[in-house]
Amino acid sequence: MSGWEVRLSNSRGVPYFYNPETRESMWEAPPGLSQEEVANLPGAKQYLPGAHGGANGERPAQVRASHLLVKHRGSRRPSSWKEPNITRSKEEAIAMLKEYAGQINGSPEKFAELASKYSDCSSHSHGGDLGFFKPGQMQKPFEDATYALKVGEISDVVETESGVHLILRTA
Ligand SMILES: O=C(O)CN(Cc1ccccc1)C(=O)c1nc(-c2ccccc2)[nH]c1C(=O)O
Repeated sequence: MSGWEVRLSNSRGVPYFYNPETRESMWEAPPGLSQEEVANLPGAKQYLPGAHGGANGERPAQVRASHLLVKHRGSRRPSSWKEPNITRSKEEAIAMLKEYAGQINGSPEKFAELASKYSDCSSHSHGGDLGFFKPGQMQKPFEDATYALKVGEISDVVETESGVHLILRTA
């Protein structure tokens, strides 16, 4: 038994590896563990990419996600902590998101880092983490896109009245 387990970072809403015996923690899987050993660590099925909510495909009662929001002049509230008056076009906002997606390259830690810097949502201060939400709590396109993701997956560009988003499902 390696002593390692998978936990979810509360401040960033992304998984990390922790060993209570040695008190070591790391963002990536500890070296020396096979893929199968990682997949069988305590917490892995709940928090690592590829996990999915519930059995036989029903919509789990709640999910957790982080997002990177880029607003544009058509956003319902074209203002944010970063920019009091947002005038960019939707096309420009989408191009920015695609650039960020390339830099993130599937890494939950990189996602949190870029969301902190560039997201126009107040959740930027938590690495984009929105916490848990249930059906009916978020704008429908956002909810549907999140439920369509497996845990650990990042969406394509998702459009809502708030702007355009990248979404990382974390639970
Ligand atoms: O759409 C609006 O009229 C204003 N909003 C809604 C809002 C404003 C503050 C906090 C949370 C939501 C936003 O524009 C907004 N939407 C979001 C949002 C959208 C989808 C999922 C999660 C957050 N964040 C923000 C924000 O400023 O921080």
